[in-house]
Amino acid sequence: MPTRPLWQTAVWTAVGALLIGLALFAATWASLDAARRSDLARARDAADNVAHALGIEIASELRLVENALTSVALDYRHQTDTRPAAERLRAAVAEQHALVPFASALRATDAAGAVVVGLPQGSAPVFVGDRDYFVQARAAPGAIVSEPVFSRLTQEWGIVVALRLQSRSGEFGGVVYAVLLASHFQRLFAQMSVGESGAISLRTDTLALAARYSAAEPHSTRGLGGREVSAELQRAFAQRREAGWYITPTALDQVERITVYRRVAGYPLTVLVGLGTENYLAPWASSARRHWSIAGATFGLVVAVFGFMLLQHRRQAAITTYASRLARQQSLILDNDMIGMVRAQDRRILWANRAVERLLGHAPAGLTGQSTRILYPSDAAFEETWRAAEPALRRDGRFRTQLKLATRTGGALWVDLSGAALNDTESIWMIVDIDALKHSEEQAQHLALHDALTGLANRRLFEDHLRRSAAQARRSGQAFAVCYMDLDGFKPVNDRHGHEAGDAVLRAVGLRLHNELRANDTVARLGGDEFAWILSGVTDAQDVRPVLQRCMEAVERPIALEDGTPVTVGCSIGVALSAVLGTDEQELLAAADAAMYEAKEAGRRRCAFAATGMGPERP
Ligand SMILES: Nc1nc2c(ncn2[C@@H]2O[C@H](COP(=O)(O)OP(=O)(O)OP(=O)(O)O)[C@@H](O)[C@H]2O)c(=O)[nH]1
Repeated sequence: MPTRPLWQTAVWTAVGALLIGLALFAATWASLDAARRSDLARARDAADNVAHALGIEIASELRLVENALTSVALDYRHQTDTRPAAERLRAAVAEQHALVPFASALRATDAAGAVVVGLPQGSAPVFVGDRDYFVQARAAPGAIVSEPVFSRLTQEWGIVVALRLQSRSGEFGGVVYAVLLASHFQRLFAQMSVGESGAISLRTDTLALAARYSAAEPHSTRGLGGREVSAELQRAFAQRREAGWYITPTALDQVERITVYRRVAGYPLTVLVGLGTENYLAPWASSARRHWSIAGATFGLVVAVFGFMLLQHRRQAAITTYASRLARQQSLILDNDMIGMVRAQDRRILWANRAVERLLGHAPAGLTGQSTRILYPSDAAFEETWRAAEPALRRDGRFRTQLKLATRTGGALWVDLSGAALNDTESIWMIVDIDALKHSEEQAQHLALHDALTGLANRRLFEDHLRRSAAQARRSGQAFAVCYMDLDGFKPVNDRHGHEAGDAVLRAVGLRLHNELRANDTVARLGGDEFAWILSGVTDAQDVRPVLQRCMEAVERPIALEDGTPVTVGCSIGVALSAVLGTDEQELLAAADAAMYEAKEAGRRRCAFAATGMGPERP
């Protein structure tokens, strides 16, 4: 299956993580926005309730004040008793002031503006004829509410409600007015619950600040009489004069508030109630922080999971690449033409490569399903190999040996066979052709132990066999004889016919001795024209004589040289019997050699038995 390139997976992973992140953040934002809206709506409702309640309260107070002023004015107009006018006015003002105790003062002036009633005892004369409210009240038929004024008497800010006094004939007689101090409204506002950063203010229609309370500065008089307002307030007032709301930092203290305003019904005053957004939205803000943290953590988790998946994919891709490279290498190795490979299960061939065909002649397809016995030259070799291989495979997981396998045509091939266990039943076998190596090894070994000229055993091999015969004789008591032979008249052949001819004679003698003796009698050429052999199972001269006779006759038969010229040589033989001399091989060989010289001395072409007391003889 073609795998997608890593960079593509990385891009898709990043896009996926980004989309999930966007969805997550959008959902969080939407949910928080809805929560914020609902919190704001609740804040607005709460502020509106306060504004509404205060509006009613202030309107009712103003109405009470207006009633009090009207009562004084009516009394002044109708003059219902006979008391002097000044006294009656004083009594009326005092009576009405008692009904509006929240007004700091209730006073009356004469037509010129001099306060004539309501001043504290002993106070200096007060003149208000220059005040706007006096001028307005004189001109207006009903009560008027003043802009904020700073009292010359009490040194405090407040508003004044004033009403014209006129006689029955309509003549202007002065003004009766009540002073409502800013501190009075401040106390009223302080009773409302607006939170730590809330504020309540009262403004006239010209936006002048008549009273203000803020929870942070409960007794502050800052801004009173001024018209410093936020742009938001101006915009809201311009759009909806009676009631409305807005959110903005308050001009006076720069605290952001949600402010709801309501006009006091029937009066040129507006109550503004502001709740600090920070304060009011605190639970929302902490919930928002929590939500954003959760969303951030979730997104982090998503990125981590995607990153992990990408890493896994990268690892997987690396493994796949490595595996396919390995598979390619493996198939190249398996498909080679040099090393035979066979996979087997329970000694049955599952698969073989092309090299097996080259080495052993079996087509790979023909081997599948066959017993591995087919590769061995015999049942014995098959079983013997398995007996050695099976425990080694189980123990070490591998096995190696050198042996001859059978070719399809019945031949044999030396191989280096190594097997490795794949599991309990399966194994893989490698077959390396070492046939040539083995043959050259055998050849080298043969050369080391045989005489190059005659092909007979050399002195080394002879002495080895002699040692074995002696050991066996010591073990089993089986007697043997060592025969030492030297050619007679060989030198003249060399001298007369040349060295080549001498070689031919030596080869012929070797062959004849080989033919006359039994296969296990070990004939050797010890050097020059000296030969020796071991006769096993012989005890005395009697046993040896017929053999010696045969050998002597064979050697003495004429030998035809290459050009057909016949040459003749003889031989002298010395014999040492183990039954006579014991089983020390060195002693036996030396004794046979010495006996051979005895025979030579005695005239050649005869044999001599060492240490027997018998003289050399012609057998
Ligand atoms: N052609 C040939 N001659 C060899 C070889 N090895 C030794 N000789 C020769 O064989 C001869 C052996 O000498 P002798 O043993 O005196 O020969 P002989 O004539 O049989 O004399 P006796 O042994 O005393 O009877 C020497 O001339 C050697 O040079 C060989 O491998 N090939």
